Amino acid sequence: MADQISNGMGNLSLDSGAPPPTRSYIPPHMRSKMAAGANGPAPNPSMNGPPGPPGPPGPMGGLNNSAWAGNNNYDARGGGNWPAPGGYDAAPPQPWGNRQGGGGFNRSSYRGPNAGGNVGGGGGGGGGRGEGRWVDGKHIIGAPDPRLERDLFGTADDPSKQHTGINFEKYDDIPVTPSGHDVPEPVLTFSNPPLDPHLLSNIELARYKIPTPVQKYSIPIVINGRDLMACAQTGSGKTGGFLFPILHQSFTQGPSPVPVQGGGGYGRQRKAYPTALILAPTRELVSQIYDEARKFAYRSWVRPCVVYGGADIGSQLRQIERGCDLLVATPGRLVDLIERGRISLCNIKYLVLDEADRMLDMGFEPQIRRIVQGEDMPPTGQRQTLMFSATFPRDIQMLAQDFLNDYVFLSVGRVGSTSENITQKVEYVEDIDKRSVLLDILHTHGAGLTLIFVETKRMADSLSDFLINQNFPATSIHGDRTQRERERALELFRNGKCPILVATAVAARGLDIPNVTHVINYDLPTDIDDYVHRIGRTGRAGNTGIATAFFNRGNRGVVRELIDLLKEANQEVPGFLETIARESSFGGGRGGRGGGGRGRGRGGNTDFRKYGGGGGGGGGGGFGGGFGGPQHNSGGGFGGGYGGAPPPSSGYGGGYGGGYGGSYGNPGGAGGQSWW
Ligand SMILES: Nc1ncnc2c1ncn2[C@@H]1O[C@H](COP(=O)(O)OP(=O)(O)OP(=O)(O)O)[C@@H](O)[C@H]1O
Repeated sequence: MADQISNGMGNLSLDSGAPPPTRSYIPPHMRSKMAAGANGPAPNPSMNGPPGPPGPPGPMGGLNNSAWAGNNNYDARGGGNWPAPGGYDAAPPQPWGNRQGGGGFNRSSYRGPNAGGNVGGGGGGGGGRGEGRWVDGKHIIGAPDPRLERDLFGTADDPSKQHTGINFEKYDDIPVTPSGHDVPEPVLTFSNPPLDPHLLSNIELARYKIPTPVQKYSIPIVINGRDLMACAQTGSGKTGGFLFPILHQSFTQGPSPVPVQGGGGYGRQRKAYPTALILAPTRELVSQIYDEARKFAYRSWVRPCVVYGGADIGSQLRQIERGCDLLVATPGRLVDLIERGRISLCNIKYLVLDEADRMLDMGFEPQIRRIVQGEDMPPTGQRQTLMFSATFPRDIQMLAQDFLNDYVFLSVGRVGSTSENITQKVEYVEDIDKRSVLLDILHTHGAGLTLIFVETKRMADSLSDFLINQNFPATSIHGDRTQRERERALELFRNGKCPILVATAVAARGLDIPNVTHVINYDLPTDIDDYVHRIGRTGRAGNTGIATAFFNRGNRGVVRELIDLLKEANQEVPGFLETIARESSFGGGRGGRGGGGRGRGRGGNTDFRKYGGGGGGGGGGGFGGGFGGPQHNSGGGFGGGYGGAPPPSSGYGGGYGGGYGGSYGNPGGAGGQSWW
């Protein structure tokens, strides 16, 4: 798959016809130089210098000409002179997000899930600093731990924490459309009632003043026992949207009893019985959710826990043994732990699929079905299932029904739209000119972090090497890098020591990195929903940001959806997009690389129950048929022209043509390969 896509990118056949204007201010001599460079061999991408001692945190931003350009001593490969103080070699090899340490767990606080006493009496340990307990039906709040508190919540001016931006209050103007019967009224403030006072004190420590729209609705919906499918703009607080009501319920109701049949396993083979399970597609995202869970569970009886592939399973097992009430996991590693008999899902009361559309797409669906339907998790109706994403194509909504019971659908903002906090620019750039245009942008860029998306791992390496050779402090993240390399790259990016990160889709979803001011789609994805998530790495929590996309005729598979998206978000639509859209409709369109879009269809991301079951049809000439009617239950699996009766007003994407559409490759679950 990787090769296919990679080749596809290198050999896009461009139609003849009058080319739309390229950026004329790039000197021709520079262009040819860059173009030649573009095809050269990639330097060795090894970035694994030995970890140095912790250095002082680098300044945020620092992206200006004087800091970057002309630093000829800079040599990342040799571990040399990065421009930022406390440079590359001195970068602290901190684990991301202080995951395992930070005082969150300690031996003395072990509260074995089989201690039994934590339900209705006896207490089962706990009570270390920063940790509470549940004793005799009462929530005993743990003692404050100032160090841990600072670790978790930062200080008011801490640049490593996301602060709300000037447009945060404008979230209140975003229309929210709930559907389903008897939708509970939203809450307007963080207050008691309905929220648990201890949760409120943690929310206050996080400096959250008012709930975001998705939180206003999700809190009462979940507290009232309903299932939820929530579609809300990137960066608008969906994580709190599921954590707050789950933790509220946990703080007021206490732990569930450990089942008798599962009660064995004293000694070393302890099995954990979490009550909340949060599944997310990438290691980085589960780590981030875990960090958020630790914040809001601070001083409570709830022990959050995180497991993901690519990391030492031994330390994860030890962590589970120390208490695992709220488990955040990638599907592959969770399956592994279930198989080892170390986790039982029979106590699950809350199941969350974050980035739910990704979790239910072709790559993850089998694992999710196995976890949710093939193990001991209580069935729908006996657990609450919550799904969150910024995008919810209707084909995935139909699939999702299997996991939901009488759910409320929540649509926050315009239909599947991007945030207006993000200024979107689309530039016509031929493949051969991309490097040159990128350099031009980077040279003129101001302060802040720049995230550059490419389609393949190979491209991520070669582009970051190229930038490094041009003296730009860049690094990369993709699925072929080790977990340690990925964590390190993100840390360097987050703390501003490497303010340019070249990433594959592995960084597209969910990541909440403060001060990302610019997202560049060097390669546009073949699925417009992926574009929505990628650009959503900027313009978060009411902050503003810029997203630039390089577009050429090789991207015409997404042209119509891109135009719609830009219009929805009140963005400028360049004339060449309209021209290419017209060309595509006359010429039948080619559906783009890898089979075009997902059949998102008009009205995708709204509650499909309102519009009937039709999915995106095969319009636009994508390969293969559209994903139509509700037969997903019968056929099982996708690919090969998934038929169904296309509705008359179906969408324009090409559906799941011929199996894997470009952007839906194998996400690489347990040991699997992926192209991102
Ligand atoms: N009520 C709130 N008040 C202030 N800040 C908030 C609030 N809720 C969330 N935030 C902050 O907003 C940022 C974005 O939140 P979050 O990561 O949950 O967004 P998201 O909707 O899940 O985004 P994505 O779609 O990219 O996953 C985070 O830094 C979070 O701390």
